[in-house]
Amino acid sequence: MIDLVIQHVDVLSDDTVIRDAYISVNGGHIAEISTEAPKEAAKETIDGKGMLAAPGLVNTHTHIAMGLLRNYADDLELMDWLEHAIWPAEAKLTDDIVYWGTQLGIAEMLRSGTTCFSDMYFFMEQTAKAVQETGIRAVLSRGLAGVAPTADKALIENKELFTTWNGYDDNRIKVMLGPHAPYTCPDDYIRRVIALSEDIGAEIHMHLSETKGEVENVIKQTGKTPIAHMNDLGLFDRGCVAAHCVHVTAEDMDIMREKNVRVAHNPQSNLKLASGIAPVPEMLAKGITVGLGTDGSASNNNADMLEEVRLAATLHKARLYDPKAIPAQTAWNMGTIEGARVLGYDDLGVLKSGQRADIVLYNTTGMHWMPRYNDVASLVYAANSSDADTVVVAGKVLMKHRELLTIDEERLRAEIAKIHNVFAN
Ligand SMILES: N[C@@H](CCSC[C@H]1O[C@@H](n2cnc3c(=O)[nH]cnc32)[C@H](O)[C@@H]1O)C(=O)O
Ligand SMILES: [Zn+2]
Repeated sequence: MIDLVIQHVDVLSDDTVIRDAYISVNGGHIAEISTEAPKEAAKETIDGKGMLAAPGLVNTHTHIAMGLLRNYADDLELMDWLEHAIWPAEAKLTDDIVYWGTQLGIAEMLRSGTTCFSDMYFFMEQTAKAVQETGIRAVLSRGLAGVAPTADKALIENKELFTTWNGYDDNRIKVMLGPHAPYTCPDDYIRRVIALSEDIGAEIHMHLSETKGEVENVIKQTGKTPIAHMNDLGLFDRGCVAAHCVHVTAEDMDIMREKNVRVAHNPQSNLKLASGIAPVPEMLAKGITVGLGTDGSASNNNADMLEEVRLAATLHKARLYDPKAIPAQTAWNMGTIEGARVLGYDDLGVLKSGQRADIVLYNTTGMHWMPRYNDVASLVYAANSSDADTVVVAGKVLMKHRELLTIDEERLRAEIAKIHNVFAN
């Protein structure tokens, strides 16, 4: 018996569409994609008529529980926003609040076609629990701020998170170390993070070169850019995901290419916090791996990856006065297969046999899907994320015809209403 068959579905595989096909899923992986019906019977069958099957979107950088602070403090630049609005509010967080905040973010992501996310936050045991229960895929890192009173404890928590969760359920959950940023992590603390990463074999996820101010301060203190300075400390030797990289020089990019620093590009957050526009076409030209992220929903203000894909495709065109700067297929790949590479999954992000079965069925019956000249262009320039009708992660159906199967939405709404009162007062 095959675990799951999706029948009569159009399948986006690389840049070609296979019409009226069958996707067979076994053991969390795609067994076969064929225009012939599988001979074996299936435990579960989904009818994909009128749908386009595409790889799930990969959110390479977020603080997912921050959906709780959506529309809480807006129209501020990064340091003002963090120091005067977000950090004081985060002081009120508890295990329970972060658990429900994570559920909220996961519900939002599944409903908008995201099947995998990379998170940096605290109370991460709660995040892991919500990921375990809901069935989404995630790479988790405990945010580590060396200047915070929690600095020592946070390192221990990140290590324990790694020991408990890294590799869980055939790598549905992975763990990295999360040094927060150069302005919250003194060199000595970074050295301790690197020593731990070597000790346990964990990769690193860090905010780097996000704002002009950050870069200027690091240059003032060390005479080097944040990328050059972190490279000298040895941060990139074990594998590193760098969020933002808005203000990087040509020399920085050479280091990033040489050390395989993988980039999480968060266009919406960078625009909203007025941080700037990352030189993504330039990074791609150098051969740097770039994926997309939403960042937290307090700086976005949602977790909708299709918006990031669209912005990645359009923003750089206007900056460079070049419509070819990031073509639709490149933007789509950054949202899927390149994002998977950023997170260290080499069998994720494209629908092909042998790949992990993280699949989204988009309803293509809406007016904005007609006519069907080019489905990648439809997804990048025309689709709504609410066209995501059915979502499969690691071979399990998590949303069927817009109904979440692993999340109790009514309960979630009630819990979020309670939490709203904690922050509103
Ligand atoms: N300082 C915390 C842990 C930090 S978690 C990661 C942090 O990143 C913050 N954050 C969210 N978005 C951004 C961003 O764009 N740049 C830098 N930090 C951010 C977020 O508010 C959160 O405090 C402790 O007490 O242990
Ligand atoms: Zn961030």
